[in-house]
Amino acid sequence: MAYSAVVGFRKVSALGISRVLQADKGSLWRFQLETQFGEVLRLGLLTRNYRKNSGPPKFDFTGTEATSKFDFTDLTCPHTWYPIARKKKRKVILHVGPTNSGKTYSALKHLEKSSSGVYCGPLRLLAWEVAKRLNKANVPCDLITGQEKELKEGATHKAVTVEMADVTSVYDCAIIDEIQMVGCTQRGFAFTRALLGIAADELHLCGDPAVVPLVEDILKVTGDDVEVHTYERLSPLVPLKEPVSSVSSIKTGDCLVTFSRKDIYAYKKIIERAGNHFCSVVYGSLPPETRTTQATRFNDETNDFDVLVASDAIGMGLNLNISRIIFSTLQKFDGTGTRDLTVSEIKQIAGRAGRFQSKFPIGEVTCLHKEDLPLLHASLKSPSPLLERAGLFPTFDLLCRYSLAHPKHGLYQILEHFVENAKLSSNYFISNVEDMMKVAAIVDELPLGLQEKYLFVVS
Ligand SMILES: Nc1ncnc2c1ncn2[C@@H]1O[C@H](COP(=O)(O)OP(=O)(O)OP(=O)(O)O)[C@@H](O)[C@H]1O
Repeated sequence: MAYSAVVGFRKVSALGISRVLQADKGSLWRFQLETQFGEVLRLGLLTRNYRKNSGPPKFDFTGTEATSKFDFTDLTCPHTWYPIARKKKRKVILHVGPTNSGKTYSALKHLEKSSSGVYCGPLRLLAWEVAKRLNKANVPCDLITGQEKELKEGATHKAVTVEMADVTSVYDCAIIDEIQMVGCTQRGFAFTRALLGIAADELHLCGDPAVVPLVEDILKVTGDDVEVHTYERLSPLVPLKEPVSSVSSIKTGDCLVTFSRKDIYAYKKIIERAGNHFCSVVYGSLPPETRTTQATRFNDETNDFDVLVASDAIGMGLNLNISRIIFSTLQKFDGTGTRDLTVSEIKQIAGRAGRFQSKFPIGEVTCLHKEDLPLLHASLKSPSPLLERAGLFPTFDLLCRYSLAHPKHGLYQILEHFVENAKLSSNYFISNVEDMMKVAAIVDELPLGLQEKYLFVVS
């Protein structure tokens, strides 16, 4: 079967999963390049590092007998996986503080002035916002996400979603936004990969102060210089004492936050039926163009869509014209069960109200239900708990080596082996690969190479 027919665009629905798998030539090229670089540099560096770490070499690249002695599951030195970054003594600047304190703004100023650079964000909309901003400032910037690629002629900069970060290029300046997401059980590994692997002279990390000790500890072994810059909120955020108990109290600039698509559309209908407002909607699984259109429409004062109904997809870094955040609930279903929102999640989402220099410089936050108010108020007052560990996932290079030694194993079996046997240092946990393993089970049935399968699984 032609490669493009298999890899170009595929909707998979088996094992109860329905997910669009998409890859483009660019991202495959990047993975190939990463592997080729990895291949050359790995020969030198892995040998050196493993020799250095453990006396006699564990891994001889010349024979299967020696290969079988190599401990593939030893993930205790992930900083050694990124030889290009390790050649640099990076200046790492942590910009930390509450939401809406200008952390990203300051980091972007450095990126804008740099001769080459990359912005890595947790959301497609954030990458899009940064690409737009840099292009407007005459800094040609590509936009690369898991779903799209918009290349600008002569681009010196890239704005990407963090999974797309390229660890084989060298940059003057790089930003990783919402760096506290290293602790995310699903996506943390992509932030860790960017943190350890981006080869930039200056690396700016923006996020919650709760991440500082962990990042400092992780970077002790990289030889980078680390500075911490602390920020204060630029405009007030006021927790209200009263809930919004009736639809007639909804007003222009309100954002109602709820966590299921069904509820988003149900609330939209209720609000619009009352006759005073039209609603834009934003949630994670909306197609990227639609999400952008909806967010832009809400921000545009000249149209009637003056209320937003959204999921926690708005919770990170987005600059929307929100005056008041209204939580419909402080619980969400996270794939396995319903749980309370964490302090950090509540603060992130609430922080979307009253953005500095927006139409509503004073933000308000409340709930639909009175009984949720004590938890909301307590969370907004508390510091986020310190992060203790960052997510990790083996690189393609490691999986490939394991596969060479176990040629009959499909990707599912390989992942299973890593999850069960991985040896980690105390700063890391193995990312939750349940979803990846479901995809691996499907792509194992397809006539694809390990590299394409890996791409599907991590994208
Ligand atoms: N010095 C400044 N001059 C003008 N606008 C600023 C300045 N600092 C921040 N802003 C604006 O204030 C808003 C919030 O800033 P920014 O997004 O950098 O905050 P943040 O701390 O990164 O927030 P979050 O953690 O919520 O992402 C943005 O619209 C930004 O453009």
